Amino acid sequence: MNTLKISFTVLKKPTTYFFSGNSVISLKSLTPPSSVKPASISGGPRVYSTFAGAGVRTDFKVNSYSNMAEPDSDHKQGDVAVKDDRIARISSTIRVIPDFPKPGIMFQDITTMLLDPVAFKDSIDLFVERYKDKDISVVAGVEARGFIFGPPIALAIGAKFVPMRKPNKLPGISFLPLTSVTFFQFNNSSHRIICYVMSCHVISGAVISEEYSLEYGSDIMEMHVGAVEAGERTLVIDDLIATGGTLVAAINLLERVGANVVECACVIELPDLKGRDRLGDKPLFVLISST
Ligand SMILES: O=P(O)(O)OC[C@H]1O[C@H](OP(=O)(O)OP(=O)(O)O)[C@H](O)[C@@H]1O
Ligand SMILES: Nc1ncnc2[nH]cnc12
Repeated sequence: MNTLKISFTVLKKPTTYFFSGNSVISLKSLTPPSSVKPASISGGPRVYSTFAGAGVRTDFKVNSYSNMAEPDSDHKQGDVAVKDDRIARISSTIRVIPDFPKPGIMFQDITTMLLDPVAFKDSIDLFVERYKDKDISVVAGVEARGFIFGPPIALAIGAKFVPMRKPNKLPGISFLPLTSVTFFQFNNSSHRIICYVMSCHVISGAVISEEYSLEYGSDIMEMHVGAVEAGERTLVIDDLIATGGTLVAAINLLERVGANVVECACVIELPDLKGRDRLGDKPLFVLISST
Protein backbone atom coordinates (compact mmCIF):
# COMPACT_ATOMS: atom_id res chain seq x y z
CA MET A 1 0.00 0.00 0.00
CA ASN A 2 1.34 3.38 -0.97
CA THR A 3 0.76 6.39 1.17
CA LEU A 4 1.80 9.99 0.86
CA LYS A 5 3.80 12.04 3.29
CA ILE A 6 2.49 15.56 3.02
CA SER A 7 5.14 18.11 3.80
CA PHE A 8 3.18 21.33 3.55
CA THR A 9 1.31 23.02 6.35
CA VAL A 10 -1.84 24.34 4.75
CA LEU A 11 -3.94 21.73 6.53
CA LYS A 12 -4.45 23.26 9.92
CA LYS A 13 -7.00 20.74 11.11
CA PRO A 14 -6.73 16.99 10.86
CA THR A 15 -10.20 16.70 9.42
CA THR A 16 -10.25 19.45 6.86
CA TYR A 17 -9.64 17.92 3.44
CA PHE A 18 -9.32 14.59 1.72
CA PHE A 19 -7.36 14.88 -1.51
CA SER A 20 -8.22 12.50 -4.27
CA GLY A 21 -7.93 12.82 -8.00
CA ASN A 22 -9.56 16.04 -9.05
CA SER A 23 -11.74 16.29 -5.99
CA VAL A 24 -11.32 17.81 -2.59
CA ILE A 25 -13.73 16.19 -0.17
CA SER A 26 -14.32 17.11 3.43
CA LEU A 27 -13.15 14.36 5.71
CA LYS A 28 -15.90 15.19 8.15
CA SER A 29 -18.39 13.41 5.94
CA LEU A 30 -16.11 10.71 4.70
CA THR A 31 -14.87 7.44 6.04
CA PRO A 32 -11.58 6.61 4.38
CA PRO A 33 -11.88 3.54 2.15
CA SER A 34 -10.16 0.42 3.39
CA SER A 35 -7.43 0.81 0.75
CA VAL A 36 -6.37 4.14 2.17
CA LYS A 37 -3.90 4.55 4.97
CA PRO A 38 -3.38 7.73 6.89
CA ALA A 39 -0.08 9.44 6.25
CA SER A 40 1.27 10.69 9.49
CA ILE A 41 3.13 13.92 9.96
CA SER A 42 5.11 14.01 13.16
CA GLY A 43 3.63 16.48 15.57
CA GLY A 44 1.08 17.56 13.00
CA PRO A 45 -2.25 16.62 11.49
CA ARG A 46 -3.10 13.31 9.90
CA VAL A 47 -4.29 13.33 6.36
CA TYR A 48 -5.29 10.57 4.01
CA SER A 49 -4.05 9.86 0.56
CA THR A 50 -4.90 7.50 -2.24
CA PHE A 51 -3.32 7.28 -5.73
CA ALA A 52 0.17 5.96 -6.38
CA GLY A 53 -0.91 2.41 -7.02
CA ALA A 54 -3.96 2.44 -4.78
CA GLY A 55 -6.07 1.81 -7.88
CA VAL A 56 -8.72 3.81 -9.62
CA ARG A 57 -11.05 5.48 -7.20
CA THR A 58 -14.76 5.54 -7.97
CA ASP A 59 -16.06 7.43 -4.94
CA PHE A 60 -15.42 10.91 -6.21
CA LYS A 61 -16.42 13.06 -9.13
CA VAL A 62 -14.51 12.31 -12.30
CA ASN A 63 -14.22 15.14 -14.77
CA SER A 64 -16.57 15.23 -17.66
CA TYR A 65 -15.09 15.00 -21.13
CA SER A 66 -16.34 16.33 -24.41
CA ASN A 67 -15.83 15.08 -27.93
CA MET A 68 -13.39 12.29 -28.69
CA ALA A 69 -10.27 13.14 -30.63
CA GLU A 70 -10.51 11.49 -34.02
CA PRO A 71 -7.28 9.62 -34.72
CA ASP A 72 -7.06 11.06 -38.21
CA SER A 73 -8.47 14.49 -37.56
CA ASP A 74 -5.41 16.65 -37.82
CA HIS A 75 -5.89 20.19 -36.49
CA LYS A 76 -9.31 19.58 -35.01
CA GLN A 77 -10.29 22.22 -32.49
CA GLY A 78 -11.68 21.37 -29.10
CA ASP A 79 -10.11 17.98 -28.83
CA VAL A 80 -10.33 16.20 -25.53
CA ALA A 81 -9.42 12.55 -25.33
CA VAL A 82 -12.37 10.49 -24.13
CA LYS A 83 -13.93 7.03 -24.31
CA ASP A 84 -10.70 5.56 -23.12
CA ASP A 85 -10.40 3.71 -19.82
CA ARG A 86 -6.96 5.16 -19.35
CA ILE A 87 -8.34 8.68 -18.94
CA ALA A 88 -10.27 7.81 -15.76
CA ARG A 89 -7.17 6.45 -14.11
CA ILE A 90 -5.07 9.46 -15.13
CA SER A 91 -7.75 11.82 -13.83
CA SER A 92 -8.00 9.99 -10.52
CA THR A 93 -4.29 10.41 -9.84
CA ILE A 94 -4.20 14.20 -10.21
CA ARG A 95 -4.37 15.96 -6.88
CA VAL A 96 -5.95 19.35 -6.30
CA ILE A 97 -4.33 21.65 -3.73
CA PRO A 98 -6.51 24.61 -2.71
CA ASP A 99 -4.96 28.06 -2.33
CA PHE A 100 -1.60 27.20 -3.90
CA PRO A 101 0.49 29.15 -4.78
CA LYS A 102 -1.95 31.95 -3.95
CA PRO A 103 -5.35 32.16 -2.26
CA GLY A 104 -8.13 31.21 -4.63
CA ILE A 105 -6.04 29.02 -6.93
CA MET A 106 -7.03 25.35 -7.11
CA PHE A 107 -3.67 23.91 -8.06
CA GLN A 108 -3.76 20.81 -10.25
CA ASP A 109 -0.82 18.73 -9.06
CA ILE A 110 0.43 16.16 -11.55
CA THR A 111 3.24 14.94 -9.28
CA THR A 112 0.83 12.41 -7.80
CA MET A 113 0.22 11.05 -11.29
CA LEU A 114 3.95 10.44 -11.64
CA LEU A 115 3.77 8.16 -8.59
CA ASP A 116 1.50 5.83 -10.56
CA PRO A 117 3.62 4.31 -13.36
CA VAL A 118 0.52 2.98 -15.14
CA ALA A 119 -1.22 6.36 -15.23
CA PHE A 120 2.00 8.15 -16.21
CA LYS A 121 2.71 5.68 -19.01
CA ASP A 122 -0.90 5.86 -20.19
CA SER A 123 -0.66 9.63 -20.51
CA ILE A 124 2.50 9.35 -22.61
CA ASP A 125 0.98 6.58 -24.73
CA LEU A 126 -2.12 8.65 -25.48
CA PHE A 127 0.01 11.48 -26.82
CA VAL A 128 2.30 9.13 -28.74
CA GLU A 129 -0.66 7.41 -30.37
CA ARG A 130 -1.92 10.78 -31.56
CA TYR A 131 1.36 12.16 -32.86
CA LYS A 132 3.37 9.17 -34.06
CA ASP A 133 2.25 9.48 -37.68
CA LYS A 134 2.06 13.26 -37.86
CA ASP A 135 5.58 13.87 -39.19
CA ILE A 136 6.54 15.90 -36.12
CA SER A 137 10.29 16.62 -35.94
CA VAL A 138 10.28 18.87 -32.83
CA VAL A 139 8.64 18.43 -29.44
CA ALA A 140 8.97 21.71 -27.56
CA GLY A 141 8.41 21.30 -23.81
CA VAL A 142 7.64 24.19 -21.47
CA GLU A 143 9.57 24.40 -18.19
CA ALA A 144 9.03 22.87 -15.77
CA ARG A 145 6.29 20.32 -16.18
CA GLY A 146 6.50 20.17 -19.96
CA PHE A 147 9.95 18.69 -19.32
CA ILE A 148 8.30 15.67 -17.72
CA PHE A 149 5.97 14.80 -20.59
CA GLY A 150 7.90 16.14 -23.59
CA PRO A 151 11.05 13.96 -23.65
CA PRO A 152 9.36 10.53 -23.55
CA ILE A 153 6.96 11.65 -26.28
CA ALA A 154 9.82 13.00 -28.40
CA LEU A 155 11.80 9.76 -28.05
CA ALA A 156 8.79 7.62 -28.92
CA ILE A 157 7.90 9.54 -32.08
CA GLY A 158 11.51 10.05 -33.21
CA ALA A 159 11.55 13.83 -32.73
CA LYS A 160 14.05 16.10 -31.05
CA PHE A 161 13.18 17.72 -27.75
CA VAL A 162 13.59 21.47 -27.39
CA PRO A 163 13.32 23.01 -23.90
CA MET A 164 11.41 26.28 -23.55
CA ARG A 165 13.00 27.65 -20.39
CA LYS A 166 12.52 30.17 -17.63
CA PRO A 167 14.81 33.24 -17.95
CA ASN A 168 18.60 33.02 -17.59
CA LYS A 169 18.67 29.22 -17.57
CA LEU A 170 19.73 28.49 -21.15
CA PRO A 171 23.49 28.79 -21.64
CA GLY A 172 24.31 31.57 -24.06
CA ILE A 173 27.96 32.57 -23.92
CA SER A 174 28.58 35.50 -26.22
CA PHE A 175 31.42 35.61 -28.74
CA LEU A 176 30.38 38.96 -30.13
CA PRO A 177 33.83 40.62 -30.43
CA LEU A 178 35.32 37.59 -32.21
CA THR A 179 32.49 37.19 -34.71
CA SER A 180 32.39 40.91 -35.21
CA VAL A 181 36.05 41.10 -36.23
CA THR A 182 35.73 38.06 -38.50
CA PHE A 183 32.80 39.39 -40.45
CA PHE A 184 33.98 42.94 -40.60
CA GLN A 185 37.13 41.66 -42.31
CA PHE A 186 35.54 39.26 -44.77
CA ASN A 187 32.18 40.74 -45.71
CA ASN A 188 31.10 43.83 -47.49
CA SER A 189 28.81 46.19 -45.62
CA SER A 190 25.53 45.00 -47.16
CA HIS A 191 26.02 41.45 -45.84
CA ARG A 192 27.86 42.32 -42.70
CA ILE A 193 24.95 42.63 -40.31
CA ILE A 194 23.16 39.49 -41.50
CA CYS A 195 26.31 37.38 -41.21
CA TYR A 196 27.12 38.90 -37.86
CA VAL A 197 23.71 38.04 -36.41
CA MET A 198 23.69 34.54 -37.87
CA SER A 199 27.15 33.75 -36.56
CA CYS A 200 26.28 34.97 -33.09
CA HIS A 201 23.25 32.69 -33.00
CA VAL A 202 25.19 29.58 -33.96
CA ILE A 203 28.38 30.23 -32.04
CA SER A 204 27.10 31.83 -28.86
CA GLY A 205 23.87 29.84 -28.37
CA ALA A 206 21.79 33.00 -28.51
CA VAL A 207 18.37 32.94 -26.94
CA ILE A 208 15.14 34.73 -27.78
CA SER A 209 12.59 35.68 -25.13
CA GLU A 210 8.87 36.26 -24.68
CA GLU A 211 7.18 37.74 -21.63
CA TYR A 212 3.78 36.33 -20.67
CA SER A 213 1.16 36.39 -17.93
CA LEU A 214 -0.20 33.47 -15.89
CA GLU A 215 -3.19 32.67 -13.67
CA TYR A 216 -0.99 33.72 -10.74
CA GLY A 217 1.69 36.08 -12.05
CA SER A 218 3.94 36.75 -15.02
CA ASP A 219 7.13 35.21 -16.38
CA ILE A 220 9.59 35.13 -19.26
CA MET A 221 10.24 32.18 -21.55
CA GLU A 222 13.42 31.63 -23.55
CA MET A 223 14.46 29.38 -26.41
CA HIS A 224 17.80 28.73 -28.10
CA VAL A 225 18.01 30.11 -31.59
CA GLY A 226 19.18 27.34 -33.90
CA ALA A 227 17.44 24.55 -31.98
CA VAL A 228 14.52 24.61 -34.41
CA GLU A 229 14.84 25.25 -38.13
CA ALA A 230 12.36 27.14 -40.24
CA GLY A 231 9.53 24.94 -41.44
CA GLU A 232 9.99 22.15 -38.88
CA ARG A 233 6.71 20.58 -37.78
CA THR A 234 6.51 21.22 -34.06
CA LEU A 235 4.39 20.00 -31.16
CA VAL A 236 4.24 22.14 -27.99
CA ILE A 237 3.71 20.15 -24.79
CA ASP A 238 2.90 21.20 -21.25
CA ASP A 239 1.07 19.66 -18.31
CA LEU A 240 -1.72 22.23 -18.17
CA ILE A 241 -3.40 25.12 -19.94
CA ALA A 242 -5.07 27.74 -17.76
CA THR A 243 -5.14 31.27 -19.24
CA GLY A 244 -3.13 30.12 -22.26
CA GLY A 245 -0.41 32.75 -21.75
CA THR A 246 2.33 30.13 -21.52
CA LEU A 247 1.39 28.32 -24.70
CA VAL A 248 0.98 31.60 -26.59
CA ALA A 249 4.53 32.60 -25.55
CA ALA A 250 5.86 29.23 -26.70
CA ILE A 251 4.07 29.49 -30.05
CA ASN A 252 5.39 33.04 -30.55
CA LEU A 253 8.99 31.98 -29.89
CA LEU A 254 8.73 29.04 -32.26
CA GLU A 255 7.06 31.05 -35.01
CA ARG A 256 9.71 33.77 -34.69
CA VAL A 257 12.28 31.23 -35.92
CA GLY A 258 9.93 30.01 -38.66
CA ALA A 259 8.72 26.78 -37.04
CA ASN A 260 5.37 25.31 -38.08
CA VAL A 261 3.50 24.76 -34.80
CA VAL A 262 1.19 21.89 -35.68
CA GLU A 263 -0.57 21.53 -32.34
CA CYS A 264 -0.33 22.15 -28.59
CA ALA A 265 -0.98 19.30 -26.16
CA CYS A 266 -1.61 19.26 -22.41
CA VAL A 267 -2.68 16.72 -19.85
CA ILE A 268 -5.16 19.13 -18.24
CA GLU A 269 -7.26 22.05 -19.47
CA LEU A 270 -9.01 24.50 -17.15
CA PRO A 271 -11.75 25.53 -19.58
CA ASP A 272 -13.20 28.20 -17.30
CA LEU A 273 -10.07 30.30 -17.88
CA LYS A 274 -10.63 30.20 -21.66
CA GLY A 275 -6.97 29.66 -22.53
CA ARG A 276 -8.06 27.82 -25.67
CA ASP A 277 -9.54 31.05 -27.04
CA ARG A 278 -6.17 32.79 -26.80
CA LEU A 279 -4.60 30.20 -29.06
CA GLY A 280 -6.74 31.44 -31.96
CA ASP A 281 -6.88 28.80 -34.65
CA LYS A 282 -3.91 26.88 -33.23
CA PRO A 283 -5.15 23.37 -32.36
CA LEU A 284 -5.12 22.19 -28.76
CA PHE A 285 -5.39 18.57 -27.62
CA VAL A 286 -5.95 17.70 -23.95
CA LEU A 287 -6.53 14.50 -22.02
CA ILE A 288 -8.61 15.96 -19.19
CA SER A 289 -10.88 18.99 -18.99
CA SER A 290 -11.22 20.03 -15.36
CA THR A 291 -14.06 22.33 -14.39
O1 LIG B 1 -2.11 28.72 -19.21
P1 LIG B 1 -1.30 29.53 -18.26
O2 LIG B 1 -2.15 30.50 -17.47
O3 LIG B 1 -0.17 30.23 -18.93
O4 LIG B 1 -0.71 28.57 -17.15
C1 LIG B 1 -0.18 27.32 -17.45
C2 LIG B 1 1.24 27.18 -16.96
O5 LIG B 1 1.30 27.35 -15.53
C3 LIG B 1 2.04 26.27 -14.97
O6 LIG B 1 3.41 26.51 -14.95
P2 LIG B 1 4.09 27.59 -14.00
O7 LIG B 1 4.19 28.88 -14.74
O8 LIG B 1 3.40 27.60 -12.69
O9 LIG B 1 5.57 27.07 -13.90
P3 LIG B 1 6.23 25.77 -13.27
O10 LIG B 1 5.81 24.61 -14.13
O11 LIG B 1 7.69 26.06 -13.39
O12 LIG B 1 5.75 25.64 -11.87
C4 LIG B 1 1.75 25.12 -15.90
O13 LIG B 1 2.71 24.09 -15.80
C5 LIG B 1 1.77 25.80 -17.25
O14 LIG B 1 3.07 25.88 -17.78
N1 LIG C 1 -4.63 25.89 -11.35
C1 LIG C 1 -3.41 25.53 -11.79
N2 LIG C 1 -2.88 24.35 -11.42
C2 LIG C 1 -1.65 23.98 -11.87
N3 LIG C 1 -0.90 24.73 -12.67
C3 LIG C 1 -1.41 25.91 -13.06
N4 LIG C 1 -0.92 26.87 -13.88
C4 LIG C 1 -1.81 27.86 -13.92
N5 LIG C 1 -2.89 27.59 -13.19
C5 LIG C 1 -2.66 26.37 -12.63
